[in-house]
Amino acid sequence: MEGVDYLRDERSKAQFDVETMKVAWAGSPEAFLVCDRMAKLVANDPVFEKFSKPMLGRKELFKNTLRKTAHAWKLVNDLHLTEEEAKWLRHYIDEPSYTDLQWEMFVPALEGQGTEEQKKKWVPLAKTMQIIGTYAQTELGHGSNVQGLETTATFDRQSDEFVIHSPTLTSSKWWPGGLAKVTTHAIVYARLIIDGHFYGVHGFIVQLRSLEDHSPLPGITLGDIGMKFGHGTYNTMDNGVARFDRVRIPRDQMLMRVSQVTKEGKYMKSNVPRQLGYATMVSVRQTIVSDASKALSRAVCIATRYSAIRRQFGSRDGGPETQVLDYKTQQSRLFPLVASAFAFRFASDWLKLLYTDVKQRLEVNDFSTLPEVHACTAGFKSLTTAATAEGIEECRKLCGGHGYLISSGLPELFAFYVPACTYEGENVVMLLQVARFLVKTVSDLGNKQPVGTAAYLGRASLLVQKNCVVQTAEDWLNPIAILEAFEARAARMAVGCCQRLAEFKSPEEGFAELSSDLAEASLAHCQVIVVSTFIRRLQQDIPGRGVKQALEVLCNVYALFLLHKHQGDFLATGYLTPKQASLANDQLRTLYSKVRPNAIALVDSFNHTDHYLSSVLGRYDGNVYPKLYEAALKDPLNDSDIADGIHQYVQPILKQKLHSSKL
Ligand SMILES: CCCCCCCC/C=C\C/C=C/C(=O)SCCNC(=O)CCNC(=O)[C@H](O)C(C)(C)COP(=O)(O)OP(=O)(O)OC[C@H]1O[C@@H](n2cnc3c(N)ncnc32)[C@H](O)[C@@H]1OP(=O)(O)O
Ligand SMILES: Cc1cc2nc3c(=O)[nH]c(=O)nc-3n(C[C@H](O)[C@H](O)[C@H](O)COP(=O)(O)OP(=O)(O)OC[C@H]3O[C@@H](n4cnc5c(N)ncnc54)[C@H](O)[C@@H]3O)c2cc1C
Repeated sequence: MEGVDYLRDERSKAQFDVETMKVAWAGSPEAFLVCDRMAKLVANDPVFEKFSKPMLGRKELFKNTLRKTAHAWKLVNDLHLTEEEAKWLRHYIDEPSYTDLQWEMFVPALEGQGTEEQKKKWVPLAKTMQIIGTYAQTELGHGSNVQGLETTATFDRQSDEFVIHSPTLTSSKWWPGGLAKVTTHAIVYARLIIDGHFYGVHGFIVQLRSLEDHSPLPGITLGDIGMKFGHGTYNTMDNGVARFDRVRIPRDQMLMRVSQVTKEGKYMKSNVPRQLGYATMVSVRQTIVSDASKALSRAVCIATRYSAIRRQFGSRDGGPETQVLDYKTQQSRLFPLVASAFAFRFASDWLKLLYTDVKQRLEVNDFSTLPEVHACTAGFKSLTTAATAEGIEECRKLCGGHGYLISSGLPELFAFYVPACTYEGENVVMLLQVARFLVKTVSDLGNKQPVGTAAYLGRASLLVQKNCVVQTAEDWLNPIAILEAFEARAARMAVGCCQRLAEFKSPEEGFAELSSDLAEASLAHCQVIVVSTFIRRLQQDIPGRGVKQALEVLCNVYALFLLHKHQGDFLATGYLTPKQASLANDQLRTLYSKVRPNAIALVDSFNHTDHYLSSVLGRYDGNVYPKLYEAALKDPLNDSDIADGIHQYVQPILKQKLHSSKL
C-alpha cells in the first residue's frame, strides 16, 4: 500500500460525520462557509503561491509580501468582501504583513480610544487604506512595562500642539510591524507632559510619512530592526525603529476617550478607568487565542497524517511494518495536542462572546467586568500560546527527521508562531496579571461573592477541605469529578499563595518573592476555565453522527492529560491520592484507543487546504514520499551535479599532496 491508500483506509474508519464536525470546529454553518470560501480563494490563486518563499532573500521576501497584500486588497474591493471575510483572507494568505497591524491594532486603537469626533475623522481613512497605521508602543528599553516608556509628548499651549520627542536611545520605538517601510501613520504611546508635570502614558496619532512620495516626514528617523528568527516567516514583515526629534502634531491627535487636554492645557480625566488605554491589547489578546487553535490544528494535522503513513518496525514475515500512529508513545504525545486544538477553539469562541459583551458595556461606560475580562484574555493568551508553541515543536519531533525539513511546513510554522509567547504581553508578565486578579478575589472573599469565571473561588473554603471521590478509572469520565479536581487544585493553590503572602512585610514584597508560585496558580486557574468551557460546550446541542461522542472523548483527553502532566500540583495540594492520579492515567490510555480510529477524520475536520498547510508530510492525499523527493529535487543545490565552489574549495583538498608525517 502507498500513503494515498493508508489515508483512504484511515478515513473509512471514522466513527463520526466529518462534514458536521467541520461545522462544529468552525463555530457555525455560516462561519464554515466563509472560512471554506476564503481558504479556497487563496489556495486557487497563483499570486498566493508560497512554496518558493524559503529560497527568497530578505528584500524579495518583503516585496513579495507587498505584492500579495496589494492583490488581496484588490480582491477585497473587487469581490466586496466583508471585514470578516477579509480577515480570513489575510489569515489564509499566511504571511505576516503590515495589514495585520492596520486591522488588528491601528483600527481597534482608533475605535477604542478615540472620541466620537476622532473616530469619525480617522476610522474611515484607515478602513479604506488611505492611511496605513501601526501600533507604536514598545521601545528599545521597555516593552512589558508600559508605564516605563520614555517617549515624551509635551503640550505647547502657544501653538496648540504636542511635541513628540525621543529623548534617549532607549526611547526609540522598536518592533512595531510595518513601521520600517510601509506605514504612513502610527499610534505612538508617549508620556504626556504639561507645564513640566507628567500625566502618564497616552496614545497619539502621528503621521510618519508623506502621503505624496512616502518619504519620512522631517524630524522622523525610520528603519528596519533586522532579520528575525526563522527565514521566510516574520521576515516578510518590516518591524521597525522610529526616533522623533521634536515632531509637532495638532492637539486633537491625542486619543482622548480616556482623558483630554484642553486648549488651555488643562488635563481632564473622563470617568473611564485609565486601563481603557490598554483596551487594544485586550482586543488583540483575544484574537491571539483564536489564532493559537488555528496554528496548533495546522501542526497536528501534519503530524497526524504523516504518523498514519510512516511505518517503523513490527514487520513479521515480510508483512507491513507498524504505523507509527499505533505506538502508544506517539498517541500520548499527539492526541492531547489534537484535543488541545479543540479546547482552544472552544475557549476562543467563548472568549469572543465575553469580549463582545465587555465591548458593549464599555460603550455605555459600564466597566464592572473589565478586570475579569483582562485576567481572562491575559491568562488565555499566555496558556494557549505557550502550549501551541510547545505543541508545534512536539509535532516536528513526532515527524522524525523529515519534520526538520522546511518542506514539512513545521520549522517555518514554529518560527512564525513562537513570538506569540512574547508579543502582546510577555506570557509570564500576563500570568502575573492574572495573579493580581486572583489575589484580590481571594482576599475579598469575606466581603464579596466572586462571579463569572472566578465563581468557583466562592466555594474555596469547601474546596480546600474536600477530597476526590474517584474510585475507578471509569469515574474519571464524569465531568463533575474532572471539574471539581481542577477547581480544588486551583483554589488550593490560590488560597495557599494568599496565606503565604500575608507572612511578608508588604504585599509587594510577598508578590515579588512568590511570583513563580503565583504564576503557577494563575495557570491552574486558567485551566479551570478552559476545561469548564469545553465541558459546557458539550452540554449544548451538537448535531451529526458521532460528533458529540468524538468531542466528549477529546474533552476527557484534554482534561486528563493536563491532570497527568500537572499531577504534582494535584497531589501536593492534597486533593488527589496517588492511586486516583494513577487511575486517571489508566483512563487516559483507554481514551487514546478511542481517538485512534478517528484520528485522521478529526484533523480533516479542520478543513485545512494543502496550500495553507504548505507541508509535504501533511498532504490531504497522503502522497508523501514521491512529493518529498520531488520537493528535494527543486532545491537550488540540485540545479547541477557539480555545485558552485566544488572546483575552487573541495577539489584542491582532494588533490593535495600530503607529507608522509600527516598521513
Ligand atoms: C489575522 C490574525 C492576526 C492576529 C494578531 C495579529 C498580531 C500581530 C502581531 C504582532 C503585533 C504585536 C503587537 C504588540 O506586541 S503591541 C505591544 C504589546 N505590549 C504589551 O502587551 C505590554 C504588556 N504590558 C502591559 O500590558 C502593562 O504594562 C501591564 C499590564 C503589564 C502593567 O500595567 P501597569 O499599568 O503598569 O500596572 P499595573 O500592573 O499596576 O496595573 C494597574 C491595574 O490595571 C489593570 N490592568 C492592566 N492591564 C489592563 C488591561 N489591559 N485592561 C484592564 N485592566 C488592566 C491591572 O490588573 C491592575 O489592576 P489592579 O490590580 O486592580 O490595580
Ligand atoms: C514579532 C514581534 C512583533 C511585535 N510587534 C509589536 C508592535 O507591533 N508594536 C509594539 O508596540 N510592540 C511590538 N512587539 C514588542 C512586544 O510587545 C514586546 O516585545 C513584548 O511586550 C515583551 O516586552 P519586552 O520585549 O520588553 O520583554 P521584557 O519585559 O524585557 O521580557 C524579558 C524577560 O523579563 C521577564 N519580565 C519582565 N517583566 C517582569 C516582571 N514584572 N516580573 C517577572 N518577570 C518579568 C519576562 O518574563 C521575560 O522573561 C513585537 C514583538 C515581537 C517579538
